[in-house]
Amino acid sequence: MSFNNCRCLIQQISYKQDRVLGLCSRGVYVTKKQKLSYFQMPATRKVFTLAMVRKTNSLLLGLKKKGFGEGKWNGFGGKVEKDETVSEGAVRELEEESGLVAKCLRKIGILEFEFAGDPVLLEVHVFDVTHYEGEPVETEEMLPQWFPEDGIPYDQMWPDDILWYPLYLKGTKFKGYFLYQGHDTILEYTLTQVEHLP
Ligand SMILES: Nc1[nH]c(=O)nc2c1ncn2[C@H]1C[C@H](O)[C@@H](COP(=O)(O)OP(=O)(O)OP(=O)(O)O)O1
Repeated sequence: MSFNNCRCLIQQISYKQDRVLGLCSRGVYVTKKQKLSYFQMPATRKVFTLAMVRKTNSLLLGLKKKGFGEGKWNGFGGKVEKDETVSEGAVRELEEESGLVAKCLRKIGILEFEFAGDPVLLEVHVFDVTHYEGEPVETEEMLPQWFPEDGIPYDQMWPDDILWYPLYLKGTKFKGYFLYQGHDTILEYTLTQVEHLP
């Protein structure tokens, strides 16, 4: 049995008799006594960037060669370091993973990801990059390739991508939350268009 904090307890908890135990959708058990403190305890949050590079009717994706999301086509990004802003992290990660130097970044979305049974919440800041210098090069982490906007390989990507890419491609800002079971199944999600992003 694991004891952990979970943000979805309010909807998901169910009790067996008095002193037992709820199982939330992330597979986290709690006792009734612990419920309140869990509500007050946020999951550990890690901030990531995701730079989406595009030119007329085409989108640059990278095939992740190792690590988290290996084997999937994705935008370029990674963890924001302690000594940098989110935008600085986005520029650094894009250059490390593709060789491109972003000249202009526009934040277009914020996505949160949770994985059932894992207390870490990923906060991913998504940027649109239309001005950059350099040519895409294969790096240790990524193999870049241009795709036409009507030929995006969604079946080899994170399952959430097919949901929010259409908003991104038409220039609409968005916020989303996705709860995953493993890396291939979305248990629940919300996705909303927004006027402004922080
Ligand atoms: N469900 C999801 N859908 C999506 O489109 N992108 C996701 C995603 N979950 C994570 N990402 C992105 C965010 C980020 O750009 C990337 C994961 O970053 P990485 O693990 O590659 O970070 P780092 O390169 O900093 O890690 P290390 O090199 O292992 O320290 O995948």
